Amino acid sequence: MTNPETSTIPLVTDDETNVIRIENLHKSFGEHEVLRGVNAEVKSGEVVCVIGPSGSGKSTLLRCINGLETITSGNIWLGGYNLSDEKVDLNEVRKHVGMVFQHFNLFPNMTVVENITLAPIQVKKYSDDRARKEALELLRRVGLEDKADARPASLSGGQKQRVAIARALAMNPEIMLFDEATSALDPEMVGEVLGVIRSLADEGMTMVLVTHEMGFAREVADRVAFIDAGVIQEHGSPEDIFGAPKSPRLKDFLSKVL
Ligand SMILES: Nc1ncnc2c1ncn2[C@@H]1O[C@H](COP(=O)(O)OP(=O)(O)OP(=O)(O)O)[C@@H](O)[C@H]1O
Repeated sequence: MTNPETSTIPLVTDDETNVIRIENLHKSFGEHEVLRGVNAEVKSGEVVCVIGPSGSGKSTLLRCINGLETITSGNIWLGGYNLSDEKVDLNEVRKHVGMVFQHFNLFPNMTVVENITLAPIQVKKYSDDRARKEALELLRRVGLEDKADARPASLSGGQKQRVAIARALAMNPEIMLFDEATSALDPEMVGEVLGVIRSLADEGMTMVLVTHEMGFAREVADRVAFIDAGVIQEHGSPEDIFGAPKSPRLKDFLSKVL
């Protein structure tokens, strides 16, 4: 069914279809094989935290899910759309996926509200008034309604990241991907960003989060996936992953980060 307002075709997310399905995904940069056969499924409304050592392929995996990297082989389905299928319009599918990066990526010469309204106006063809109204509502959700007309440079790191989350939400994504969203923040700002992410989890947003915050993963994740050397070595509930890890690699990793 096509939404007449946005011409975006909804992702298929019934009980039969995992909203994200990854099958034998390989990704190489030149000779360097970074992902070496990743298989994974994410259900609608599920929160999956991806943990693993530096360089293990976590960011690359997220970028493949969002179609930001071309994959070397394998398949990724988003709500029934195979990203490798030439007939699938990647830009169209990408509208369903919001992405939040470590380094905010806000436009410095635009105000906070202009950063948020840019894509809805340009991509969804919203009127300026409608886009601003929705942006102000999103700013209220992330606790920044008083910063609408500020420039990013005047905000703290935690505030910038909350704007980046509001900007991603402005496209009404069904899936949110977070790539170490708190890694660039001072410790006192981590909590305010995690609070926003936690509220999205409570609202039933499907999310995949690459995170170094093990306490947060333990608290918020429905499932935790441990990736090492380009392969998901183990996945399970936070209780299993943190309380009863099986693989020696995961035990070794946890002994260093916990
Ligand atoms: N565009 C690229 N070109 C070449 N190599 C890349 C590129 N992107 C990533 N890599 C390499 O792929 C490997 C995995 O990188 P990736 O950023 O996915 O790891 P990560 O698990 O997210 O690490 P970290 O926790 O340090 O962010 C690294 O060796 C990295 O140098």
